[in-house]
Amino acid sequence: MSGTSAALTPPADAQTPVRHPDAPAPGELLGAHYEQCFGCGGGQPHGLHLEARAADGVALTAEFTVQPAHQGAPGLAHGGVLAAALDEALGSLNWLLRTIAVTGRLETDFLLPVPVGTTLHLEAEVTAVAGRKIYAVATGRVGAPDGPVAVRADALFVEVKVDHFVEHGRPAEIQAVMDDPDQLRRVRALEVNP
Ligand SMILES: CCCCCCCC/C=C\CCCCCCCC(=O)SCCNC(=O)CCNC(=O)[C@H](O)C(C)(C)COP(=O)(O)OP(=O)(O)OC[C@H]1O[C@@H](n2cnc3c(N)ncnc32)[C@H](O)[C@@H]1OP(=O)(O)O
Repeated sequence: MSGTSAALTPPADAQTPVRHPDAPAPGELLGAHYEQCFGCGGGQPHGLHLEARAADGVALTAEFTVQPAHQGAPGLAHGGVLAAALDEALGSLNWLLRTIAVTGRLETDFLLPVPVGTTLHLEAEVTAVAGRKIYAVATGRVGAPDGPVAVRADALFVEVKVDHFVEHGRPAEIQAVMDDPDQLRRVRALEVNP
């Protein structure tokens, strides 16, 4: 059973997404937006370490390999972890729009169980933009880029300013980012006018 709620259907006046002229070239590794991110950061031992690459258009591919720390049932990936992988792949589309956006809504279909050790091959694409609202879809295939679809998601991301994080994030982590030129450079690469 699958379907998309009305909240994820773009309005009639939605625009076709536009790849930012300074977006990473197709095939380029996008890198982590934050070292401590559970989805893409290298600094989280049990994180997903998702690696995303720009594709053509406003789309990307990404991979993550299910680790023992990601189990729900014995030997199988936790559904929330798989949703996190889809969320992270969708969030990485920010690099191609050069916009900072956060997940407003994420609807996930779990179609196949995903064993530990499996590499999930993800694809994510922006389908429409309406003001601050960014509509996107993602799929995760098991074993190979053309393997069977195990998970898929429809999502709405909402554009925010850097202030969103400064206002809501715990001060210690925000300050650590502000003190780290490398982290600030990553934020600037995401947003044209930070
Ligand atoms: C110097 C230090 C700097 C640090 C900088 C760090 C940079 C980091 C870089 C990159 C980060 C990327 C991270 C990616 C990680 C993967 C993605 C995630 O997991 S993100 C985390 C999970 N998501 C949240 O935590 C959002 C929590 N929610 C909110 O903050 C708000 O609800 C927010 C921003 C989503 C919307 O709040 P509003 O007050 O700004 O805007 P309103 O007016 O409510 O919504 C705007 C439009 O969107 C629709 N909308 C909002 N939420 C919706 C929903 N759930 N379903 C349907 N529509 C929704 C509304 O109906 C409205 O539409 P109409 O303009 O009226 O047509």
